[in-house]
Amino acid sequence: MTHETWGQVRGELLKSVGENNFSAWIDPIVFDRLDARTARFHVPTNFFGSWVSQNYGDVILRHLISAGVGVDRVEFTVDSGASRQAGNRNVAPPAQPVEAASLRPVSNLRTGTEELPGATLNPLYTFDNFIVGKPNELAHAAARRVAEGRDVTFNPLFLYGGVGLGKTHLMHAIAWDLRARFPGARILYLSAEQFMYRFVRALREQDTMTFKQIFRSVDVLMVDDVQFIAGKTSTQEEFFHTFNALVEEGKQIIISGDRAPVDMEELDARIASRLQCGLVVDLHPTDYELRLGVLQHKAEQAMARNPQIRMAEGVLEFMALRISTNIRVVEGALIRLFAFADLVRREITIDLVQDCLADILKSTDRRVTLDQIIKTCCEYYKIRQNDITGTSRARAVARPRQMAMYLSKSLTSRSYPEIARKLGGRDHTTVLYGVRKIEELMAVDSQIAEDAEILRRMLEA
Ligand SMILES: Nc1ncnc2c1ncn2[C@@H]1O[C@H](COP(=O)(O)OP(=O)(O)OP(=O)(O)O)[C@@H](O)[C@H]1O
Repeated sequence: MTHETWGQVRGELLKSVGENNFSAWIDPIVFDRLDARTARFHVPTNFFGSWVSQNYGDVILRHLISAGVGVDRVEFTVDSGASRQAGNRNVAPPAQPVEAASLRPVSNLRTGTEELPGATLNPLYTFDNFIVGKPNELAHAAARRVAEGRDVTFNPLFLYGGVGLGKTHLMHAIAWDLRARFPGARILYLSAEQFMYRFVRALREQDTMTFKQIFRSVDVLMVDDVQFIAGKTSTQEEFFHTFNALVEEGKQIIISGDRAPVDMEELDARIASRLQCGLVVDLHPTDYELRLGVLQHKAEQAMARNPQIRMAEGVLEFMALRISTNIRVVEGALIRLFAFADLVRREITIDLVQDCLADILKSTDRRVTLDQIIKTCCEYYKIRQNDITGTSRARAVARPRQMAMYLSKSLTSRSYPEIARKLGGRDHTTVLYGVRKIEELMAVDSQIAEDAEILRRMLEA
């Protein structure tokens, strides 16, 4: 095949995958050579290669064949130059074949003679993109350990936690890492729901043997949202047998759920106790610092993509304090904010955030009053109410007063003059200054950031 033929095939691919997919996934791949009926391409990163192979391997192959190329496989290899530019995302050494696609339908991961029936992995759910903080450090460390693929020391690894705290992200990150390290390994990631559907289909088609064979021949089994099969008797039963067979073989199993195994009431007791046998780690609700870390990371990426966007100081701190729910909500808020700022072509300021995210912010605007804020700050800092509303400029009093100003501005919709009146009739510019001061300090002084987080929790409790 010549580069010219590839040029023609690209034209066909553009038509069949659409412009967006083409520019994201096909355009960056570079034809290298055809040998032994394998068309070889260079890709910038391992992730990229896996993604293209899984999602476009088939279609590329079909178009090559239609163009008269004598080919049975396509293979993607990381180009070392390109991978250097792509930063540290690659965990495998460069110039290693990422994954090959052949004529058979490409599913999640194909190996040997049959393909594995897994779910597609999200290329953004990697360890590089996972921000570690106190609430998730243990889960992250355990995931990293499993992703090294050394001896199976804890089996299964059970990750649990509330909605949007990163369970799926961590599981995908493990799968990406393992795939890059062990390209031949049979790694199967799927949701418990998919497990059930596969099983039900096998029952319907009276082909449970194939089902068993596939599931019991994997090297690593990852099942997300296991709570889904709680109460589904025959699926649980099958899951239990699969689980036991793999454990006996010393194969690694990674499971996630929304609660600890013991708290899943409808889960078969035998399964619950099996799940307890390995390492059970939970992802705690996020704290201020973790939310801020995620926001900074995502904002940096968004601003790199769209350099025109400007953001005032303190915006991310404000969001981290105000948007207290799960990371999915934090992320969604930021995406909306960037889209809005892009549309109105304005700098992102706290005012803009308040406009654009009014609905999300309202959930924390509920009952908190200025009186409560003052009272809570006094209790927390162990000072008297008269002091906080008084005139003393001593640090022991002035800082809590500024914190009260900051919390009043962040947790209520009161104006600067209203807050000024409540805090001893000060000038509203003093409040403005106080709020800014705390915002600045929060970025550099973790104690102040923690104080703000604790106070917010106390106020919202
Ligand atoms: N520590 C983190 N760093 C960066 N992004 C994160 C982190 N934790 C979660 N996210 C992001 O938040 C979103 C939700 O995460 P994920 O889907 O993994 O949550 P989950 O715990 O599986 O939730 P659910 O139970 O609803 O499925 C994803 O976009 C994910 O990338």
